[in-house]
Amino acid sequence: MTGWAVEAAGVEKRYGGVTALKGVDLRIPEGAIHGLIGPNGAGKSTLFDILCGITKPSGGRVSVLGMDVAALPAHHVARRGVGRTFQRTATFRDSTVRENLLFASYGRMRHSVLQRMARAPAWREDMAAFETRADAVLETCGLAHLSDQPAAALAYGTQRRLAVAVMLMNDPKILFLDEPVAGMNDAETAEFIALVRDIARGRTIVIVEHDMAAIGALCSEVLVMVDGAQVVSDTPERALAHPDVVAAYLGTDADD
Ligand SMILES: Nc1ncnc2c1ncn2[C@@H]1O[C@H](COP(=O)(O)OP(=O)(O)OP(=O)(O)O)[C@@H](O)[C@H]1O
Repeated sequence: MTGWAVEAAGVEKRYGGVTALKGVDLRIPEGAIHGLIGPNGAGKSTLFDILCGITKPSGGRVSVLGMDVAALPAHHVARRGVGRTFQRTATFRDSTVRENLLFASYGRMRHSVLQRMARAPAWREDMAAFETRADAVLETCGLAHLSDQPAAALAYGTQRRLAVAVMLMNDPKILFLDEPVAGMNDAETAEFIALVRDIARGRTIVIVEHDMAAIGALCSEVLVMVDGAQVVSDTPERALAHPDVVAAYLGTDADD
């Protein structure tokens, strides 16, 4: 490894006549909590999707955890330590909190269908490992007391924590959080910030977020994007005071 969790250079993305990214450079050190901010339509989600291997760039180079993510199918990238949450929570609403975590593990099963049907030792070992991991993740995410609740019954902020918990089941080395505190009340936001700090140990975290207080509380550095291009990369405090950033946000609603 190079010491960089993300190394991206000259990343471009075109959708027909729309140029969503115009040659973005980004380097994120391993273990950092890094922010990605900018007004609506700046290209943040597009860059996020490219870093996770979900969207392929039209140009440039992208290395995440040493992988050329542009050349790999998204599920390979996910299996090799890259986790992603989405703006909308994507959990199984009728299943319990614990079931949601166990479903997330099934991609890591080592046993075969036949072994499962026979309740073979390989099946029992996998299930025991998933249950142990689920207990630890539920504890970390403050969800242990809710493990038998259906996901649909959880408060909004708790559902967002469940989305993180689902991702942690696969022990990702880098997490991409897309507007994680959007729609949360102050108490939920404070809890979520504490959770991110907690799970950041031994991981790299990248956050797209419009809530600048959350960005300031969490991130060592932010990349500010405007209209598909990077404007500045610096500490949150210095970046938000930068005249080009102030100008870019003027007339836009930064809290939406
Ligand atoms: N699949 C697509 N097809 C066509 N245009 C797209 C597509 N995805 C994004 N775009 C365009 O690319 C530009 C960047 O969009 P993107 O969603 O990446 O911005 P963003 O910074 O994440 O915005 P927001 O803060 O509103 O989520 C926008 O002009 C958008 O309309």
